[in-house]
Amino acid sequence: MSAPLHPITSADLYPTSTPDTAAAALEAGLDLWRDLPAAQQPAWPDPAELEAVATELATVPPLVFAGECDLLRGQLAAAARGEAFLLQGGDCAETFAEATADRIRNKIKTMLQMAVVLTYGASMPVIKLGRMAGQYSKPRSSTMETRQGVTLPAYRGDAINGFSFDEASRTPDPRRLLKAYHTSSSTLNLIRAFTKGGFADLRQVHEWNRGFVSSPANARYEAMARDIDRAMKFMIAAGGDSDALRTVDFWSSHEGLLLDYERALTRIDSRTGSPYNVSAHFVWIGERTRQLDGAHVDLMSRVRNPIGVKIGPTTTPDDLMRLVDKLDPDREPGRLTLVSRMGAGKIRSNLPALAETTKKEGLPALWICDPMHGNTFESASGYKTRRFDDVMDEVRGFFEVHNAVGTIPGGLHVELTGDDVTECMGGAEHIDDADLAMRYETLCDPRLNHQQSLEMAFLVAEMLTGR
Ligand SMILES: O=C[C@H](O)[C@H](O)COP(=O)(O)O
Ligand SMILES: C=C(OP(=O)(O)O)C(=O)O
Ligand SMILES: [Mn+2]
Repeated sequence: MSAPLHPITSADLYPTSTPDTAAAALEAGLDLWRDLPAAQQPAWPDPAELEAVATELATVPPLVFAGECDLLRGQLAAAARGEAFLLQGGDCAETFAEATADRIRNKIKTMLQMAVVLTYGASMPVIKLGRMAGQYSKPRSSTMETRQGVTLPAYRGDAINGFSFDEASRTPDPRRLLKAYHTSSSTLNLIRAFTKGGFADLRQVHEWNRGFVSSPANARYEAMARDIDRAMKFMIAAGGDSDALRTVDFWSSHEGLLLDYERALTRIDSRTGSPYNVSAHFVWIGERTRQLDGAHVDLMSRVRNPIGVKIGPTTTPDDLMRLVDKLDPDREPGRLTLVSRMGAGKIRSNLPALAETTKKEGLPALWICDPMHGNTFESASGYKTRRFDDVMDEVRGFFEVHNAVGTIPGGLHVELTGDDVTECMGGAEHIDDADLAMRYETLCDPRLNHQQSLEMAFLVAEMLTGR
């Protein structure tokens, strides 16, 4: 499972470099977004303070090495060919307060468990990509929020303002961008420690299940872990390479929303002379900010990282092609991930024409499914929630459409947590509206809890087997 999908060679890490003059032109292009319409940016009260913070952020060390982004691009290209499967998951909105060892460990354990279930169940390498270490800003439907006659700016994520409903906390504060950088840094450091330092060793496959409440999915996992244990012991006894089990690659991603932050963390790579967004391995453009002539598409079109774009139910084949032309003009394998987020009721009617288009055009794009954002509703008791059955129905529709069209259902994009929260309804624990109040902790969208996440992995492993 930890065998590299794409063995590292020095040609990967040191591709041909760009001459200095070309690099200067590339750098100048990184500010053209400033003259374009930028949706969903906070109303920072003091532009001078924002500028001072952006200047400071432009000098801080990168969070990732550009060469790692190239390696991930190679792995995503394999997923687009059907040789691997992408699992992208984490909170809707990370918070500074929850960047703790316990919370991060539980999320990593959950992702590792899901990956084992998918790898073992479907004999498929799984690329693990956290919505972690940078997912601190949110686009919102409404700019303002009103409670009991008081109207204040909506919460836009910890990188911008605080959740507590008072004027001081809701006023955007650019110093939060610095805290977002430092919290991303410490989170990524712990992720690297866990995944490279022995915790993610496949021989710990039982340990990852420890500390979670017992549930049908955990019991099923335990049985699978016993089989894996036996298979590993056999492999090692037969002289197999046990070092290959020791570490895993775990990549970071977030929505590239806050342009001042993303620009400050976009640097010219000294190896190649090309711009990379060094705040994460992978960044994506959201459904609300993918305007063809907008600032987000412009800035993200200029970075070399693998990038994603959300594809919602109103997207036409023509919109899709124009986005692809801007974001992946060279049709580079692994460069562009298309994240469909249609809703369970629309996936079977709206995805086929788009998948047909990528097939007809011979695009190397990776299609993955976000079964969360098209299935949100407000419960009778007033909680923003999603039904596990709707989420799974959308995933099923995603596989059906791709299997019918002959394109590859290449991955999942999920809002999840390793904790035992009650935010999404259904699943084997039958969480209902009355249960939501027990442990509803998200500050934005509802997440699958640990047990619902594992349950999803078992169901998707079955779909993958039939892919
Ligand atoms: O995570 C996605 C969006 O930020 C979120 O769904 C928007 O939620 P809202 O409609 O409550 O603003
Ligand atoms: C904002 C999000 O999704 P979308 O852009 O698809 O609405 C998200 O992924 O949290
Ligand atoms: Mn969300």
